[in-house]
Amino acid sequence: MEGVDHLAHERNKSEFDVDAMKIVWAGSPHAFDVSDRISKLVASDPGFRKDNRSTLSRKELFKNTLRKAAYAWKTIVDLRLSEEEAAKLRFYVDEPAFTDLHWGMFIPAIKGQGTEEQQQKWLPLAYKMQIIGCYAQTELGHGSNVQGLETTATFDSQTDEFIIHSPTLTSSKWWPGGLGKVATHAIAYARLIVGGREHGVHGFIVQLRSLEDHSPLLGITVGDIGMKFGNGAYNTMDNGVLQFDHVRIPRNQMLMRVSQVTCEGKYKQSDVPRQLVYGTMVYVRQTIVADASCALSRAVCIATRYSAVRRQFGSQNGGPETQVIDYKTQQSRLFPLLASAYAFRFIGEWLKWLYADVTQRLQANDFSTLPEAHACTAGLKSLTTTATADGIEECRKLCGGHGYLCSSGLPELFAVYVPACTYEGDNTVLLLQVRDMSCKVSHEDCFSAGVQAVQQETSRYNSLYDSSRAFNAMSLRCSKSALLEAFEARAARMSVACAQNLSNFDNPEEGFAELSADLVEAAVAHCQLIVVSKFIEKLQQEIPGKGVKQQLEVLCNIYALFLLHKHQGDFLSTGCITPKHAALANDELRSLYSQVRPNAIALVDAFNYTDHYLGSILGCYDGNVYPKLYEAAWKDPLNESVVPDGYHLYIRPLLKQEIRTARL
Ligand SMILES: CCCCCCCC/C=C\CCCCC/C=C/C(=O)SCCNC(=O)CCNC(=O)[C@H](O)C(C)(C)COP(=O)(O)OP(=O)(O)OC[C@H]1O[C@@H](n2cnc3c(N)ncnc32)[C@H](O)[C@@H]1OP(=O)(O)O
Ligand SMILES: Cc1cc2nc3c(=O)[nH]c(=O)nc-3n(C[C@H](O)[C@H](O)[C@H](O)COP(=O)(O)OP(=O)(O)OC[C@H]3O[C@@H](n4cnc5c(N)ncnc54)[C@H](O)[C@@H]3O)c2cc1C
Repeated sequence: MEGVDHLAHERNKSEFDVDAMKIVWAGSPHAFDVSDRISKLVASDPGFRKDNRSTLSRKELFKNTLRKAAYAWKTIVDLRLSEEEAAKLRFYVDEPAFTDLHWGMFIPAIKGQGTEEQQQKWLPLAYKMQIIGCYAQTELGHGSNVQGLETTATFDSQTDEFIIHSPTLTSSKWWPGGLGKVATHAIAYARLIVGGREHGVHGFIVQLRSLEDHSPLLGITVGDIGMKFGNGAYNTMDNGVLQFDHVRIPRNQMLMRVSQVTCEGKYKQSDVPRQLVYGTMVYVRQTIVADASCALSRAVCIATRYSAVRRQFGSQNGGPETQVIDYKTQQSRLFPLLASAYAFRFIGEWLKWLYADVTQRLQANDFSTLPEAHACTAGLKSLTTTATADGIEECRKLCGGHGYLCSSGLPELFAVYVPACTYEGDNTVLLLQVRDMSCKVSHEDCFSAGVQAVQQETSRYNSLYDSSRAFNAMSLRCSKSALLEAFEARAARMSVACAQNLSNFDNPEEGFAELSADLVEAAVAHCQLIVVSKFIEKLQQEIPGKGVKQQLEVLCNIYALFLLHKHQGDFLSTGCITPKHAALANDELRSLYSQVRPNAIALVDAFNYTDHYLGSILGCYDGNVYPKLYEAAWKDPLNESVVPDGYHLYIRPLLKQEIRTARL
């Protein structure tokens, strides 16, 4: 049956122009072209094989990652790929590696926090990979609390140097990717001490290893922190530990865009806000949101294709059994994830725009939108990574037993993805930063602006409450604005409740701590509101291609109504929907699932993923799942011999009741 498309009948059912949807997913015809070309290039090159990762030992795995990274770089140079194409190539190679931190954090940190002069010195070296950098912020004792970092950078005016030192065990840098075995340089974050005075945490460029023989420089102790969750998975990355023993670096290796230390030992603060020291995190959080749609769409693609292949029960008169995708329960678990993948794609696009806008303003010394960018990236990073990690696991379950096989691709995808809920800011800690979005809920707002803020929010809430009365069964079905109002009312109500409760505390900090779980829920409601509203905005644009807009309308409604259904307690207590409306929302969802059903395979085809990138037998394009599963099983190292190693030592003595005399 080789070459037969087992999903052809599904593809024939689709009611929209898949090629046009591919462009919408990619973002533009140009982005589609780059993505399509580079994904095929990677897929067709045996140098980028990845099907054996879960069977390799850590050392073999890591060496193979080094080989692939070097091979990827050679390909980039030989083919003279542009920056955009090179980034796509690394993406499709699909193996976490030191290069992610070099390109994703080290270079952006220098760009964002370095002076012109520093950029001119370090960036050309980094762009040519003549130095390899990592981002060394987190320590053994502190990750979330950046202000609690203990590493020190003490200025020595005699030698015009900083002395970087790890004063305690807990000050050891711990976790930075690429640090363990590869990076030659780090952006190390340390408390700046000048003339005996402390000035908070700043970034420093520190060389770690010799550029000649890769040995650690004097005063540097460095290594890998050990195996992480899952086989293969994130173990291709050398997350590292690092201690400094009075390591000296020249003064001009402090990143000095935000503040400077002069050779006389004067500390000077620029006009730019101090928070820019955290700017790299804002940048990476924004890319992580875009990445969430990639990871979720990948899992959804696998689960959707397999659900169309898999049949259980329901045979009539000896005919075929029911495709599991036709079960309403399967649809109610799978299609909201499909809709979420699209929703996250569009929110990722919007956040990219927001970040570009902030960057442009920063260059013109306009810092006004920085708090919003911080709150949005923090909140949306949290929302999308949590939903994606949960969604990947749900996709595994949607694939039944076979989903648990490594050859389904889902266990590894899950293991690689889950740390996204932790890195670049723990998701709960980040939700507590969501204060400056569409409404104010922080203790400062309540206390500095006093009851006025609460009153304003209350009247805003009341007006939403009133207008939402118009929300009826018909509007639920047809009107995006009614849906949006429901989300606004819910978010506003939760914020107002928090603000009112906060105002009952004499001590704001105490109130903030006591009510933090409610604040987190309000933050989630705000983030969901933003995702829904940006999806609706996307639909207001012109979207070419037969039936494409209609499909996106359906997905947008599913995303919003699914959340409304899931969180109906919040929505009901706003009073803007009644229990009857909640039930209608549920009926509407069922009808929307029926509309998605014939288009489901085409909607995942629109992601345009190669079989190489998907790395899943269950999700392969042609749906020829069973022969491939059968063939893959026999390739497992355990099947290299019919009788396993260890038979004579452990099985035979058991069977022969000789276990007491066996040498175990
Ligand atoms: C893997 C292969 C896949 C390839 C695909 C690529 C796509 C994915 C891309 C990259 C993946 C890379 C791999 C991951 C690598 C991981 C790296 C890391 O994890 S690096 C370490 C990250 N660490 C953190 O995120 C720490 C979290 N903590 C914090 O951010 C902060 O300390 C805090 C929680 C915000 C602290 O809050 P606190 O209020 O105590 O802080 P203060 O310092 O007092 O803040 C004062 C005011 O500043 C505001 N603030 C805080 N942060 C920012 C910011 N970033 N920007 C702007 N403003 C900020 C804060 O809100 C306070 O404001 P006010 O209340 O005073 O108004
Ligand atoms: C795979 C991976 C790669 C990483 N790569 C890097 C890297 O390249 N460079 C780097 O510098 N770091 C890196 N990190 C570190 C990462 O950024 C931190 O682990 C992350 O910021 C979380 O901090 P933490 O470990 O201190 O968690 P903790 O803050 O100790 O969190 C533990 C628990 O406490 C809770 N908690 C903490 N503070 C609060 C609070 N104020 N209110 C309520 N609850 C709270 C959290 O929600 C969580 O449940 C990486 C981590 C991982 C897992």
